[in-house]
Amino acid sequence: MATSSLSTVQSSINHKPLQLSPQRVSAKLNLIRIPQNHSIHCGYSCFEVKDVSYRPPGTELNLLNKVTFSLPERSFGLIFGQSGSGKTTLLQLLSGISKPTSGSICVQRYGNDGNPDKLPEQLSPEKVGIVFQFPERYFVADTIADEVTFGWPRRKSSLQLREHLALNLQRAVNWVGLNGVSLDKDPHSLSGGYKRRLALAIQLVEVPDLLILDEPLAGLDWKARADVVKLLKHLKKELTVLVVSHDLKELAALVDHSWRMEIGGFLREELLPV
Ligand SMILES: Nc1ncnc2c1ncn2[C@@H]1O[C@H](COP(=O)(O)OP(=O)(O)OP(=O)(O)O)[C@@H](O)[C@H]1O
Repeated sequence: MATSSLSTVQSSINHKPLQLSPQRVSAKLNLIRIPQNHSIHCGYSCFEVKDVSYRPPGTELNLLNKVTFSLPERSFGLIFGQSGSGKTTLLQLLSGISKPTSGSICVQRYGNDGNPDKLPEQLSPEKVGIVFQFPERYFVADTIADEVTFGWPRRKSSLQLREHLALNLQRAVNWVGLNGVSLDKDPHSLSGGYKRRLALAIQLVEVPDLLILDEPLAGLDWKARADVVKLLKHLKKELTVLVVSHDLKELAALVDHSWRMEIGGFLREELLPV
C-alpha cells in the first residue's frame, strides 16, 4: 500500500496515546518479568486468526480471503509474498486499524494438556504494538524524549501513573539499546538503525502482547540491517513477534513459523524458500 495514504494513521500509531490505568501499567511491568518464571506457568497462549476476509468499504473485491493462522506466544512469525498480495492489509486488521469483513482475531489460552482452557478472547488493539515501514518518516518531535512520550497524559494523570510511565520509558530505552544516547538528541540525527530502535522503543513503553513489524529492514544499509536483526533476536526472547518482510535470508535464523501470502489475499503455511 502506498505509504503516503497511510501517513496520518501511521503518525498517530507511532504515537498512539497511552490509555493506562496504574493497575494496567503494573500488570505490564509484571508481564516483562514473566519469562524468568516461565517454567512455573501452566499452558500457553496462541494468537489465532480464523477465516478472516477483508473487503474495503465501497469495493467489490476481497483483499484477504479466509486467512487462517496461529502464532504461539513468544515465537517469531514471518509473512512473505509478492507485492500487493495483502500483507500490509492483514497487519492493519491485526492492529485494529481496519476491521475484518468476516472471521475472528483472538487469543486462545491452552492448558498443559494442549486443550483450550477457556473461551478465546478477542485480540484488543491496545495490546498490539505495530511498527510500520519507514517509521522514522513519521517522527514528529525534536528530542528522543519527546518522541517517545508524545501522546502521554500531561496534566490530569496521577503521580503514580507518571512514575510508572517514566520507569517504562527507561526500560524500553534500555531494551532497544538506546541507553547510551542522550534523550535530548534530535531523532532525525540518529543513524538509520538507531531510528528503528527508537521506533521500537515507542512501541515497547507499553509492553505489547503482540509486536508487529512491517518490513523492519527496508531502506537500511548492511550494518544497520545486521543491527536490527540482532535487536529482533534479543526481543524475540520475551515477546511474540510477527514480521512482514521480503528479506527472508537475513531473518531466517529467527523464524519459528512462516506463511506465504498469495495474490488475492490467500495465506498458506510454507517454509522459507531460502
Ligand atoms: N483501501 C483499499 N481499497 C482498494 N484496494 C486496496 C486498498 N488498500 C489496499 N488495496 C490494494 O490491496 C492490495 C494489497 O495491498 P497491500 O498493501 O496489503 O499488499 P502488500 O502485500 O503489503 O504489498 P507490498 O509488499 O508492496 O507492501 C494491493 O493491490 C492494493 O493496491
